[in-house]
Amino acid sequence: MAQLSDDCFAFGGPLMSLDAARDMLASRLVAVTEVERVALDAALDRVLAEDVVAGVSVPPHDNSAVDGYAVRFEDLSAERETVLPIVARVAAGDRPVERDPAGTAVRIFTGAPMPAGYDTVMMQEDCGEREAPDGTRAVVIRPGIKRGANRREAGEDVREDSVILRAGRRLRPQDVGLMAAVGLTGAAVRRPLRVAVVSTGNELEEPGRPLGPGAIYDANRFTLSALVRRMGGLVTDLGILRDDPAELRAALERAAEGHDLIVTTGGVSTGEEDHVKGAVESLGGLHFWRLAIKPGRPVALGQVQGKPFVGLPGNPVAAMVTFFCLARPLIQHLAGETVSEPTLFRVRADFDYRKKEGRREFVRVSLSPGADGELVATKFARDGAGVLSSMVDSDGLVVLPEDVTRLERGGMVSYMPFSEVR
Ligand SMILES: Nc1nc2c(c(=O)[nH]1)N[C@H]1C(S)=C(S)[C@@H](COP(=O)(O)OP(=O)(O)OC[C@H]3O[C@@H](n4cnc5c(N)ncnc54)[C@H](O)[C@@H]3O)O[C@H]1N2
Ligand code: MOO
Repeated sequence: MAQLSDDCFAFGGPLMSLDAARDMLASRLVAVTEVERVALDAALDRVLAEDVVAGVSVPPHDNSAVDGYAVRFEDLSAERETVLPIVARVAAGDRPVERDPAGTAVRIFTGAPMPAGYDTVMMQEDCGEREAPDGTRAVVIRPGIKRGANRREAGEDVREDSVILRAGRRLRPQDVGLMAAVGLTGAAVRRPLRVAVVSTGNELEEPGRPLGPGAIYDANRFTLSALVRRMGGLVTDLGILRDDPAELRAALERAAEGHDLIVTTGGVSTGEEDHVKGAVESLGGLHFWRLAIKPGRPVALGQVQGKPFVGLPGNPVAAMVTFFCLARPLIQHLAGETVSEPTLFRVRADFDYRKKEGRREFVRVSLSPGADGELVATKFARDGAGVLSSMVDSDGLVVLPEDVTRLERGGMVSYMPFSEVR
């Protein structure tokens, strides 16, 4: 269970670095999801609960990589053509041929088991076949082939008893295929994390309803629910909660039942109308973090009746960026998934930028091809943490580290595509 004790980074205190926040999550959170078995056709995108060990080698037997002729390398002349009688034929799925290999060739096809004693396969395009006066056929081989050519060795893909997939991996199509390749029919996976998603704020209106004075439509609940689902979570949409202490308290208490995590958006800054923090505090414990990032400084973490709680800021871009930075690893820990660092790519910036030292900044950019095949990042024109269309019109985020204070146009920067955090 989440144990987020001692708030040494209370509001007004120093900003907390993202690395420190993530280290804290790593040291205090464990997987809360039980293990279940699923068939392979239901395993995609699930988190493996146990290492997977291969019970057989792949391929199980030496076999031919091409259509051609299996020969013994030692029978081939290095200077002249070699002519060898064709004494057998073996296709994929046939039992291995067993006979004395000396001075002979076997007609063989891709995937067919190598006959015992033969070590090399001539591709059919590289040799000829001729008929002898007695009606038998022979293969004519030009010099130049290497020993062992076109032979695939048993176990060259997977060795029997080796670990092919590690616990904590979210299964990709090729992972499911590899389990099938070693003869498995299913996998031990974690049950999906059950996540309650809530928006808070008196100004929020449900899409589809008329918009009253001072109201805006709730966007974050939909963005965050979609992000959680992309991570394999089972979302319960708990709707919009008003900035009312009693209502918030009752709803959060209900949300704690039957969920592994509660995610809220809005109401975590300092305002008098921000009641989420108080409600969480009264139901468990709250630890408010001011992260040294931009956008997305205020984040609340805590427990509601023993269940982990993460309160993301209300500004839609800040909600997404804090999700990527903090909620994402938090969900991975709870779901039993290995926490993955997004891969950053080096791209050229076509903008100047000034920033404060000590803060990691995420700049919304779109990518386009530049000279010499390199990629150029163009900054979205508006910076506001409330401009959600900036995320729609961007391809990803340029990540400017804490120690950087200025970026000159043309400099190389680290770029995180949205596909890395989905
Ligand atoms: N005095 C201070 N004011 C603010 C600070 C601060 O440090 N001192 N921090 C600012 C920052 S940074 C952010 S981010 C926001 C975070 O505030 P809250 O999490 O309390 O969010 P709200 O005040 O509820 O809303 C902020 C903004 O976002 C809109 N919003 C909220 N929820 C949604 C939603 N579900 N869908 C779309 N838009 C939403 C809301 O209407 C506000 O405009 O606080 C700053 N203030
Ligand atoms: O979290 Mo706030 O968005 O930095 O404006």
